[in-house]
Amino acid sequence: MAEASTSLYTTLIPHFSQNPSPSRRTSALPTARDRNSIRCSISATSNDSTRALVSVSQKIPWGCDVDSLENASALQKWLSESGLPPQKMAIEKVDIGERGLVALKNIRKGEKLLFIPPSLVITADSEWSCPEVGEVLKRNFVPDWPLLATYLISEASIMKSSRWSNYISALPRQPYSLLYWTRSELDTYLVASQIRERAIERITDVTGTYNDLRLRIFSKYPHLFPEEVFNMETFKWSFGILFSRLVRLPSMDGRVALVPWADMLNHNCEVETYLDYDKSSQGIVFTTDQPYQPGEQVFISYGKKSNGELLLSYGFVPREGTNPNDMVELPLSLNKSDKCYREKSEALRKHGLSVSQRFPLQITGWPLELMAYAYLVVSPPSMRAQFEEMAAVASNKSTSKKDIRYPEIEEQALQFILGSCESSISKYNKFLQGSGSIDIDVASPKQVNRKLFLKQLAVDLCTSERRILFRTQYILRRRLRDMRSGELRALRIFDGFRKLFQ
Ligand SMILES: C[S@@+](CC[C@H](N)C(=O)[O-])C[C@H]1O[C@@H](n2cnc3c(N)ncnc32)[C@H](O)[C@@H]1O
Repeated sequence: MAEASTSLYTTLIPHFSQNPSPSRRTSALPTARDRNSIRCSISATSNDSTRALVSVSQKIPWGCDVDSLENASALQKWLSESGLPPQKMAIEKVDIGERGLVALKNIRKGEKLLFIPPSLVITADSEWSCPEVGEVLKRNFVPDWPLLATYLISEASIMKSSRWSNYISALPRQPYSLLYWTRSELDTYLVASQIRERAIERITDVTGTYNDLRLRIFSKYPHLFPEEVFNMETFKWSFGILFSRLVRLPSMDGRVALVPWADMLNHNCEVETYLDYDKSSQGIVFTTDQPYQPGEQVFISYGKKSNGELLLSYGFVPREGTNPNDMVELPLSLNKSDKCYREKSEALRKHGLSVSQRFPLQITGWPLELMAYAYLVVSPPSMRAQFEEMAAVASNKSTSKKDIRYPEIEEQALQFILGSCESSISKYNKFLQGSGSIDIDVASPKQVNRKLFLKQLAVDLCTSERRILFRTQYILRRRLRDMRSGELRALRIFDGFRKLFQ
């Protein structure tokens, strides 16, 4: 799933481009099936439709429970019959990730696995069972993400008539995704984390994308896009599937794809290998970076993502301290009462920054950009000649030196970062201390379980993010103490010399 969610930020856009995507080829992948027998258009009142209707309030009628193996053997059988070579792994229930791929034989480090042929992969070029539906979207230059989301719904809704029915039946009916969190759940559970804002943005993007499609395309072709099938509920499902399973294949010009079977692999933060197209074997592969014994779960990497990003796209939080790419964002702002507020904000604007910025903190430290921003915030009017340089370094677009130092204001800059860090910590403390008393007062036991599950995810996320803030606080305090004791020592030495010459 490497870089799967990176593709979101670049391709999921609520307002579609008027130009055709340059990377999209027009030819469709060859398939053996004859599609003429499938009825594609239905009227909303049709009784004998081949489509599975799903009203907005209904549950998705396709897919399976997230931990179910019920359709896994049918998927395996269909894939083998369709050209998937014999595998050294099988789908099983696992401790991490509910279902996953488990080694059947000894697997060596450096071994290539999978070899999934392109004919078994879903891309923006895949053939539609209802060609008219695909043609309308392509005529309107719908980008890859919304196109694939519509494709999935279109194929899922015709059930057994779709070439992908065995694959779709094995997909989770409700993927773990922040798209399913209500606004009040986000506000309650993610109140301390910056991921809350990212989740709201993402939900807004998905809702905007669906509304845009509905307004511009679906409403004009109601016989092809009946609302009973193409609605917000089904789009939430399909986008949830894309966020958690779509991969970007570097060796296929970065094209995005759903890769049945490979998408049963779970993520491990300590593994670095990822899925890609292998030109020599002409299939999707990955190369193991550790050996596996029979019965062990095999993992790949979904990319160098923080715990928050993993929760956002994949709906899980790794165990505390196991993710070397974990990160938390620290918000910093210019002080409104600063005498140089206008000049500083102008310098920031010039370099593409705003008066409030967020900077990533990791357990190993913070970026030079953050320090430059802090210098700018605390610098006095006498340093106005340096505002430009500070803003340039803070923006990461500076071509000149990056590691700027202003010893005269270093202590204030560190103290400013520490203040912001401590105010973030207190937000996390408040949430974590109060999380025991969050009201889980709901009628059905299923709802209670859901709320407890969301709360646990939020507690895990906030604990890991606070851990990074604690570490930053420790380093800042130690530096400040060293600086102050260094200054004190220098003062004493200076005092000693003064007395000597008196
Ligand atoms: C590409 S799918 C992997 C297959 C999935 N386990 C399944 O049964 O369909 C990604 C989903 O697997 C689960 N997952 C993957 N890695 C995980 C991990 N390290 N811990 C917990 N869940 C994980 C999450 O639910 C995620 O949304």
